[in-house]
Amino acid sequence: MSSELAIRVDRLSKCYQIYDRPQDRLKQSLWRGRRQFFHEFWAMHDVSFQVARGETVGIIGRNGSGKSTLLQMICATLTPTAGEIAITGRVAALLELGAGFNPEFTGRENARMNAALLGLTPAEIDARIPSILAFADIGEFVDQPVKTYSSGMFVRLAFAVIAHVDADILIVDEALAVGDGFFTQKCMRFLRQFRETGTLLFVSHDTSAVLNLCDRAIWLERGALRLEGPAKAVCEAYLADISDQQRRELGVSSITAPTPEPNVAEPPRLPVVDQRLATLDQSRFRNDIEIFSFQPDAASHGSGGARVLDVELQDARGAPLSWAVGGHAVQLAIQVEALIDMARVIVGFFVKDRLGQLLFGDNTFLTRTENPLAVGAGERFEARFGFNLPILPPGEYSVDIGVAEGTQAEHVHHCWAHDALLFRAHTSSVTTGLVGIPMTSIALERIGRDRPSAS
Ligand SMILES: Nc1ncnc2c1ncn2[C@@H]1O[C@H](COP(=O)(O)OP(=O)(O)OP(=O)(O)O)[C@@H](O)[C@H]1O
Repeated sequence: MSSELAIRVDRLSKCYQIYDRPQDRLKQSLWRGRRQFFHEFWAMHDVSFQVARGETVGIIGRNGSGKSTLLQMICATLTPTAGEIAITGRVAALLELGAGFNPEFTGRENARMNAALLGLTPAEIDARIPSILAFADIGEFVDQPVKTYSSGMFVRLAFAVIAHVDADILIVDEALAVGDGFFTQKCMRFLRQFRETGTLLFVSHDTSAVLNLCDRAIWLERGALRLEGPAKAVCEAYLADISDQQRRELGVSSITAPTPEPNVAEPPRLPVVDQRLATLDQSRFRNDIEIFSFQPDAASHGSGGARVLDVELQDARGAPLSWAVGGHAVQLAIQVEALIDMARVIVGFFVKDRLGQLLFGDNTFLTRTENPLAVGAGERFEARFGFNLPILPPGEYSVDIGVAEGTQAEHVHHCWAHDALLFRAHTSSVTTGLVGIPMTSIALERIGRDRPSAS
C-alpha cells in the first residue's frame, strides 16, 4: 500500500447469519452445513474507499446503515465475510462503551491495561498515567472497579487513554455525546489538535459535528457506500435525502418558496418580541435553559494581566438566573479584576455549542471607542451585555470570556477563560440549525390565484 495511505478498504462485505429461533442455531451445528437453518443478512456489501494519511473523514448514515460494522472491521474486532482492509500505523478506537475494559478492575488498572494493549511500554505508561487520569477527571472513582461507573465515566476514561497513546489513526464513534458538555468540548479540542498530524475516522449522526471536524465524508446506506466526497457536499446531500424521505412519509410534494414581493414594507424593528413566545411558553416546547454556576477554575490562557471573577446570566432587571427561557431578554454580567494597569479595556464573550462551534458573541469595543475604560492594577470592573436569548436546540452550551486591551484589530489578550459558564437547553421548539432567532413577525396569508377562475 502506498505510504501516503492510512486505510484502504477493498470490496468489504459482512454477512450475518440470522436464526429465527435459538434451537435453529443448535440444529445448524448438528447438521454441519447439510441443511441451512438461518437466513443471511448482508450488513455491509462491497464497500471500497481509501483514507489518505492525515485526512479527517466522517462516516454518516441512518441507524443500521452499517457504520459500526464498518469501523469494527477496520479495528479488527469483527471479521469481514469478504474483502480486504489494509492499515498503516497504530490505531486507537473509541467505538463501544466499556469495550476492552474489565468490569472487575479499577479505572486506573483498566487505563494501564488499555494503554499497554495500544502499544505503550511500562515506562511510557508510568510517565503518562497522571496525565491520563487528569484528562479523565473522574476523581476518586479512578480507584473503584469500573463496573460501578456511569456511561459518562467510561467515556471519559476510554477517551483519556486513546488521547495519550500516540495513535496514528483514531476512530471515534459519537459515543462522545454521552459525556457532559465540558468533557465533549475537551474531546473536540483534542480531536481538532489531533487532526493536525493524525488520521481521524469520525462517526456521527450529527452532520454539524462532521462538518465541524472532517474534510471528507462517506455516506453509508443499507450497508453500501451511497456517496463520498467533500464533507459539505456529502452532508448536504444526506440532509436533503432525509428531508425528502420525511416529505414522502408526510405525503407532501416538494415545496417551492414564493418569490418575495418587490416592495414589501420594512419589518418592524425593536422591541423584538416573538409573537409566538406567549404560546410557546405555555407549551412543552418552551425553551427551558438551565444555567450552571460560574466555573472559577475554568482553563484560561492569555498574558495573565486580568482575572475573571464572576460571570452571571441575569434577567432584564439584573437578578441572577438559574433557569432562563430562550427568546426572552437577559443580561450577561462579567466581573473582572485587573492585575496590571490597563489603558483600553475590552471585554467580550462567545457562546459555543457542545462541539465548540461559535454560535454568537460580542464585545465592548465599539461602545467604548470614544472614551475607553482605563483601570489600575487591583481594580475591579464589570461588563454587561443585554440581549434576547436565541432559542437554543436541546443540548449543552458554554460561554468563553475574553479580556483584552487595545483595539478590535490590535490588542493583547490578558485572559481568555474557556467554558466559564455552562448552560443546558432541555426543551425546545427548534431542532435544526444552530440556534433559533426570535421572530419579530411571521405571516401566512392567502394572496389570490395565478389565473382568476372563469365564472
Ligand atoms: N451481530 C449481529 N447480528 C445480526 N445483525 C447485526 C449484528 N450487528 C449488527 N447487525 C445489523 O447490521 C446492520 C448494521 O448495523 P450497524 O450497527 O453497523 O449500523 P449503524 O449504522 O452503526 O447503526 P447505528 O447508527 O444505529 O449505530 C443493522 O441492520 C444491524 O441490525
